[in-house]
Amino acid sequence: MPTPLVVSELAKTFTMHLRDGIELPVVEGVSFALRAGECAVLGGPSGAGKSSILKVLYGNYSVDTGQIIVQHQGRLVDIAAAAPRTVLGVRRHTIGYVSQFLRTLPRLAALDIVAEPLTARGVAAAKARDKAAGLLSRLNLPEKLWSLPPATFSGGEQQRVNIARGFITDHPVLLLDEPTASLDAKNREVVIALIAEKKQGGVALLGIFHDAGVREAVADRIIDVTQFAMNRRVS
Ligand SMILES: Nc1ncnc2c1ncn2[C@@H]1O[C@H](COP(=O)(O)OP(=O)(O)OP(=O)(O)O)[C@@H](O)[C@H]1O
Repeated sequence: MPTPLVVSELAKTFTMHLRDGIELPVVEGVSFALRAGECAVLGGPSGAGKSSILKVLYGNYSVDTGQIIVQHQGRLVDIAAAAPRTVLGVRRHTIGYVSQFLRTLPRLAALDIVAEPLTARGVAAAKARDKAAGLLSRLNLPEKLWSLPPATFSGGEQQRVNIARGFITDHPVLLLDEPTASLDAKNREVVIALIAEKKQGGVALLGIFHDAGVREAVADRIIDVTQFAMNRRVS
């Protein structure tokens, strides 16, 4: 099976345009590959650059140098150099991302928010909603909430909607930015099981987990970001 994601010699500097263009180098020389069916975890202290790396891989941030090569619909795409339209295609079909917080359109019902990534890929609405209902029920979201917009949900309820939305598709690469941060023990176990199923299905996962128990349960290996962190070197 081809390697789904190869990151090579990536460097990222933030430029603070509102602060006289001050430059904040965050990481450099970031190189690793993700294999199908593994869950690699980004490790290292706060501020080392873990979230920045995930966001760069998802095409949220530009890079200074380096390549992010992904197997996308039978061809190789370099996300670091791809046009925005290509990045959107990669997000729809190849790289999924579960952020810590739910950001979505207001007034949409939770069930539809979860089903939307599938309908966007052409799955029939009824089938997508069935799968969404299955995930929400596994994640113990009370059924009476499914028809409501999540704006007023608790932090943990919103996060479960977010997780269901991120896990509903079969993207071959899945990025997880602290998906269990606001969850109770029972739902953390559900997420651990969902991650194990993704691995079994050949998905390549890359995550950040501050919870040591979750990290130990899901990680096949730790990629220590300290080795790439620029702020560690200059301080
Ligand atoms: N959008 C941004 N603009 C400017 N600086 C940023 C931006 N995002 C992150 N940084 C800086 O980059 C550095 C790395 O931040 P990042 O969030 O990637 O670290 P992290 O390892 O994920 O930390 P944590 O474990 O605390 O979440 C920090 O010094 C942070 O201030």
